[in-house]
Amino acid sequence: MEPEFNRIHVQLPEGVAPFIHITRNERSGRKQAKKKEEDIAVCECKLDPCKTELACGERCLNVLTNTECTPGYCPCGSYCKNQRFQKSEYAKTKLFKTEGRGWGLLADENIKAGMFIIEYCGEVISSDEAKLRAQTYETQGLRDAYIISLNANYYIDATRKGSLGRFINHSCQPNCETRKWTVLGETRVGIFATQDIAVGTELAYDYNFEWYGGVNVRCLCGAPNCSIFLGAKSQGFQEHNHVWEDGDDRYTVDEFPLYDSAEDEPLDKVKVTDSTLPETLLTVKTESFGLNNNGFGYKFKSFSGSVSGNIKSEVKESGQNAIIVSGAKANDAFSNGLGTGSAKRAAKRVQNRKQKLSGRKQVNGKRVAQLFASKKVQDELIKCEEERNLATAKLDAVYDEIRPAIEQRERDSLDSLPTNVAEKWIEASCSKLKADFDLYFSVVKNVVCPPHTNAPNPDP
Ligand SMILES: C[S@@+](CC[C@H](N)C(=O)[O-])C[C@H]1O[C@@H](n2cnc3c(N)ncnc32)[C@H](O)[C@@H]1O
Repeated sequence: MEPEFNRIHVQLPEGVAPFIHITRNERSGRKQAKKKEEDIAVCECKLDPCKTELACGERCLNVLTNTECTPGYCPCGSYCKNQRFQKSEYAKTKLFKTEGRGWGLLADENIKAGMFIIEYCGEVISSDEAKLRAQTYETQGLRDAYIISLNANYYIDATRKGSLGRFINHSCQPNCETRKWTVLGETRVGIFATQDIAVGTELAYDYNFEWYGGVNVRCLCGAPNCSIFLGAKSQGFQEHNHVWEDGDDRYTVDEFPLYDSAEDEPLDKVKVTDSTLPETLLTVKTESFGLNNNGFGYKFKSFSGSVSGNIKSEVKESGQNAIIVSGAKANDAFSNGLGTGSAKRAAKRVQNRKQKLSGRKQVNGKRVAQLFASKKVQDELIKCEEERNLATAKLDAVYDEIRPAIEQRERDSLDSLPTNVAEKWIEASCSKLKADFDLYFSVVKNVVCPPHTNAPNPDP
């Protein structure tokens, strides 16, 4: 039974559907794990009695690893500033009615970049329960989705019980972000400002990592770089809708039910096939589609290989001493659990990983080499091709080697992979990228500058 003080009464504006307001996650049937004393992270801060306001600031070892200090153990005692989740030290916010996006939350004071705004509280449930609930809510016709991923195996459902964090809407140009913190041994999710936010501004974060199963909800954030659907950049969304790179055979989407969150009914259905997908969607809204912009992030589940800005944001999400893959994992878990036909898709995904790794859709260097008359160019391209094959094989082997660690991480619902495992993967991926680049560069160089034109001038 959860303590009563966790449930507080807040005055909600008229018209807000009732829910139980809580300031701490609730876990039915699962007791909070009691931390062993030796596992408690104690920082090395020294309290300066003249500057108590600086106690456990941004250089505190615990703050640096997104871990809150434990009362009774922190050297700064009651002056410790690193217990914001525990003390519900939220920014002042206010509910307001948006145009077409239901209720939203706005800043009721000026908020500084980096500030903790509010915790996303709700019921912590297993992925099976999340799947069940998502389906039930959908059949009940609930328009708004409040389930977000906590880690590979658990979700936070703020539908029936939650904090005001449940009202923060999505934006493709957000001013906040979610970050995971470890609080007394438990992972909790907070919303943090990514920029200075003026009083009266709507708070919004990118639902990037959260794939809400069911119908696709049209995004009404109005940002110039809008992705058109909520969670459209997430891997879960892309796999659910079979949206991948150009030329991928999964590019065929059958029925694409659209749902405008301003309405209660699905709006229209778009028939999308093959590479018409981006154009068809472009007619729905202007600006670039951008589905794949993030999809090629450095994610273990994606294997597309490019090193993008995702590393930064994912490390930020947990701050632990390891490369974090929570986004990829969270999305996978959602697409494994909450979408329909997920088992089949999961099996296909494993197969596709392998196919991707083996370079199924790559330029065939040997064949391209035959298009060049020069023997020198042919040899160069064949050499590049061989090196790329070696790099591909190595990447494949590394994947087989690290798979147990990935699976264990999912079993134990860990947010991070050991650094050495991640490093191995990064190294193999970089070698593969380099080999790809060398081959393409060689082709382009020899097309643009054939050997007779780029040969050095003989000495006069
Ligand atoms: C976590 S709730 C946010 C609060 C919600 N607006 C409410 O009134 O309770 C997420 C839901 O809000 C709506 N929503 C959030 N951001 C949106 C956006 N950019 N465009 C359209 N609908 C949005 C969608 O219905 C989504 O499922």
